[in-house]
Amino acid sequence: MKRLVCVRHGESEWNKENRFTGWSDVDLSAKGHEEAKQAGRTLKSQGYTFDIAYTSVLKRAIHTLDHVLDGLNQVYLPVVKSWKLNERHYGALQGLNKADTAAKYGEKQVLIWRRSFDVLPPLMKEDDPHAPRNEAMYKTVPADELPLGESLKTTIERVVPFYEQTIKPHIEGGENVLVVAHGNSLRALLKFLAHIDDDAIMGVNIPTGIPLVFEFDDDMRLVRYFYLASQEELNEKMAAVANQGKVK
Ligand SMILES: O=C(O)[C@@H](CO)OP(=O)(O)O
Repeated sequence: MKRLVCVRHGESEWNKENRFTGWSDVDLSAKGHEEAKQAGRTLKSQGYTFDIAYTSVLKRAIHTLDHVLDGLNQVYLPVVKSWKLNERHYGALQGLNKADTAAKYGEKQVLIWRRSFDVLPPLMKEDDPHAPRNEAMYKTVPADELPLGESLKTTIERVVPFYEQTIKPHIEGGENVLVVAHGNSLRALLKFLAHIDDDAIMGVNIPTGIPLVFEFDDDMRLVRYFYLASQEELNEKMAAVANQGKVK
């Protein structure tokens, strides 16, 4: 059985404040640090070990991975960081409060922005100092590859090739791979791996800090996938993510 384990970072400061985050490089909240440590303890207690880890270049994911590796006593592991695993870029919505945005534009519009398959958010301006092309951390990436806003569809267009070309060969080779990423970059990967259609993916919300295990047969066909949490905890955490887009 070949295996991939994914973890969404723990709660971030902007998750806590209910703000669209995307590529804004905010850190974990105190609760997020705890969730990340708990993910490490869960994996350790269930006997998981890894050979290589992948994460984004955003600190909420990197710090989550640090906690998970610490919990596993595998801090020595090779870690690859790539912007291709970043959260979906939320364009000009980044920084806005989700409930206030729902009050202004309606919950339906916010749901479309958050969960539709191919609707782009309003784009960030090219000369915005926070546009990735103007930020030092992306200086080695050609500007035309860097987004000003992404839909789930365009997020899939960068996450899936990275998975296929860089991550999958390790799984095929029998290594245990850990990916720590984000709500929407993991939705992109889950949609691809589990063949979830464009409508059904709208209802999928990834909880923070819960390991998601994918098992494949020898031909890399997905056999099953499951979270390492009780159904009750999952329901509660998934509903909390879904409800972020409601008027408060
Ligand atoms: O704001 C974001 O970047 C994401 C993840 O936190 O939010 P959403 O669940 O609204 O896609």
